[in-house]
Amino acid sequence: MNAQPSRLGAHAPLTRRGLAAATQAPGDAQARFAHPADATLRDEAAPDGRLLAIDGVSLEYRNRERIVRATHEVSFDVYGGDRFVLLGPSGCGKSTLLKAIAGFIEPVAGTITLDGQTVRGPGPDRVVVFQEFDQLPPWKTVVENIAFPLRVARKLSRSEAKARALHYLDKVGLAAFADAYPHTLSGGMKQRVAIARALAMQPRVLLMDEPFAALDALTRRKMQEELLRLWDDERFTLLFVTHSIEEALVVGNRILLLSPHPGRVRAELNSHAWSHASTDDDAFRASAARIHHLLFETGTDVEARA
Ligand SMILES: Nc1ncnc2c1ncn2[C@@H]1O[C@H](COP(=O)(O)OP(=O)(O)OP(=O)(O)O)[C@@H](O)[C@H]1O
Repeated sequence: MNAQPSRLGAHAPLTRRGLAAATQAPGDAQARFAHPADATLRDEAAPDGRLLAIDGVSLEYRNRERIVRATHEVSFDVYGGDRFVLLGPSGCGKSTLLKAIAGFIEPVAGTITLDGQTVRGPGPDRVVVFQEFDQLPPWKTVVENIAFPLRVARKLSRSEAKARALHYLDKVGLAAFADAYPHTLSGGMKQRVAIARALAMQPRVLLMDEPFAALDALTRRKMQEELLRLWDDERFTLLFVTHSIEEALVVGNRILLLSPHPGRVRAELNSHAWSHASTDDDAFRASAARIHHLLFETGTDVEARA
């Protein structure tokens, strides 16, 4: 059964969209609901502070036999500098939402706006990093992989594109591999190149669709740490899809929980207090358990116990 967004944490103020749910002790909740993005970054967004606005978005796949509704009337806002996570069970429409924001799929209802402009197709202001390791053309070297889209989409000269590519390659610790070909790199290195390529475009929003899901646990954790370090340096706006509760809590500052298929907004949480250092804490484990409960228990049950 799909329920209305959770009312967990009655002390918590309403967010602009839906209801926010606290994931920590009540006394801690008020501070956690202050919007984490800093004022400078919010100034870059639309006049009302929203960078990305998803408003009542329903998405469908249609063929001759049937229509599959992937999301139903999903709404949320992303602010400049957010690390916003879409979290939900397999098939709830996370990837489809990301594709719609990237401009690859058009909503059957609702609107997606970036900087106040309706998204009508793909653009260099939104770059996607996918889970697959084969997203880098194999016939280009690492530096060419990063520089090429800069020349095409950002109209940089050959030397400007190369300089920017090398800068971002250095940021992901792969300066020494500039002239390597993708097939000579490990999975984690390929994902670093994909991240460097995306950041070099300096998009308004970096979209990541389970980018670390195919990596082993140690590499995945290292990549999460590196992504957070990069975010500390660059303060880009991130929209990150995962079905891992722990990854959502560590990577995100805000998390949108989606109900099972078709995805509806289940709850919105603040999560900026967590890091890898807190994953063994009782409070972290309690938050993870609470999210698990929200994702997998029925709505009535959750409401009753909240
Ligand atoms: N190309 C497609 N054609 C038809 N249905 C599709 C297509 N892609 C996805 N779907 C359906 O849309 C729904 C949402 O899929 P989506 O991949 O967005 O979910 P997800 O939450 O990202 O899942 P996962 O975590 O397993 O990747 C699912 O029911 C899926 O079967």
